[in-house]
Amino acid sequence: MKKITVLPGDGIGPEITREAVLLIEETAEKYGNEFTFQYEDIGGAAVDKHGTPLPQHTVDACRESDAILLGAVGGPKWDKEEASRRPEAGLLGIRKALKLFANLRPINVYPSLLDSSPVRPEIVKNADLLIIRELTGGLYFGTPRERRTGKYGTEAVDTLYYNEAEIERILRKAFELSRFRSKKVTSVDKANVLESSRLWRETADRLAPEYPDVSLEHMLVDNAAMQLIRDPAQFDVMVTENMFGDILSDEASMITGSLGMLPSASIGSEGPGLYEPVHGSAPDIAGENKANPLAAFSSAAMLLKYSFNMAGEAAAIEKAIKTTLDQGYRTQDIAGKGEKVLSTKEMGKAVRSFLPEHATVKL
Ligand SMILES: NC(=O)C1=CN([C@@H]2O[C@H](COP(=O)(O)OP(=O)(O)OC[C@H]3O[C@@H](n4cnc5c(N)ncnc54)[C@H](O)[C@@H]3O)[C@@H](O)[C@H]2O)C=CC1
Ligand SMILES: CC(C)CC(=O)C(=O)O
Ligand SMILES: [Mg+2]
Repeated sequence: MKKITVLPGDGIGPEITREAVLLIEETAEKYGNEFTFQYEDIGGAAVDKHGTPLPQHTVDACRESDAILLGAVGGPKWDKEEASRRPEAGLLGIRKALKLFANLRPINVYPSLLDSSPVRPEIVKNADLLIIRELTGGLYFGTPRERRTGKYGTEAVDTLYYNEAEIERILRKAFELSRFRSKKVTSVDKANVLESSRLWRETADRLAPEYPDVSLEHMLVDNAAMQLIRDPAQFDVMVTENMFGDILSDEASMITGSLGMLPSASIGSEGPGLYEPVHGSAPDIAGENKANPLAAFSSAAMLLKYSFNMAGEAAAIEKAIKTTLDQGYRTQDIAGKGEKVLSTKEMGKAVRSFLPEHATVKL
């Protein structure tokens, strides 16, 4: 039996993971699979219960599972905690502990949501890209990373560090995955300013001849931020370092209509993958049964596909999401003027009801 560790986390995390688990259970019943779910604490919830955002028990449970489903962490309640006790440290910690260096963030546009995007429909309609974000290096992990007293009083330092091996493995992942898509890789950096970006660019150029069927282009991150809105359809695979990928993917979510639509898969070379929406804990709507659960649902689909090789079941979930949207069901973040707004739970129920009878890979 496949074991899934569920880390609901904080804010809307528990609300959306609850619906995602119900959806996975429904696919299990419908298509004849068996899963067990083990719940563990992470983030602010873990700080409150155990005094740390990432208890050892949570790490052990994740290591012993076949896949991990995470909600989100963080919230104003813990914003004054010292760095090591912040909820976000729990998320960074589990990514590092499981060596999940590649974060895949697909940007899929559902035709019935073309009008939900703040970008014009004719610009977003052909967009279909995969952002590959390096996840265990860069500014979020480099040391020193601290507050200290210096010559000018209090100062703070973060370090943007990458070694060649870290850059090479994420770039190889991008080249390899692009072979399942349009064989075009855009590597995003800030090589006009940053030394780490120059190493990144040189590494990409060194590897490119090993992938002669894939075209490689370089783009500076400030331009990339603009091009994503001007003409998102020009991109296929975009690969970039940790912080650039974090920021660009939230921006890219607007192509789909809402941050509540974007799923992600975090994978390493071995061991379980971790699947989570791109969004955070949304404290402004937490506890109100308002959150869009679709990012969590697509993350669940990625879990079934990548960790359990269940491409048919994953396609069934994606098809159910599409049908739900085609039928006009909307949560508040994607609803147009006058459209009926569903709660998180109602949206979950609708998607479950539209699961096709048979799980096949054809969408
Ligand atoms: N992976 C994670 O666990 C992440 C955690 N965070 C944490 O989340 C907390 C809040 O951060 P914010 O900057 O507000 O980012 P956020 O992503 O939580 O929310 C940004 C905006 O998007 C909306 N939103 C997000 N997800 C939604 C959904 N599923 N349905 C409808 N609307 C949705 C929110 O209501 C809010 O207006 C912070 O503590 C932050 O550190 C932020 C990003 C990622
Ligand atoms: C909360 C941060 C640790 C990460 C983040 O914003 C993300 O992974 O998208
Ligand atoms: Mg983010």
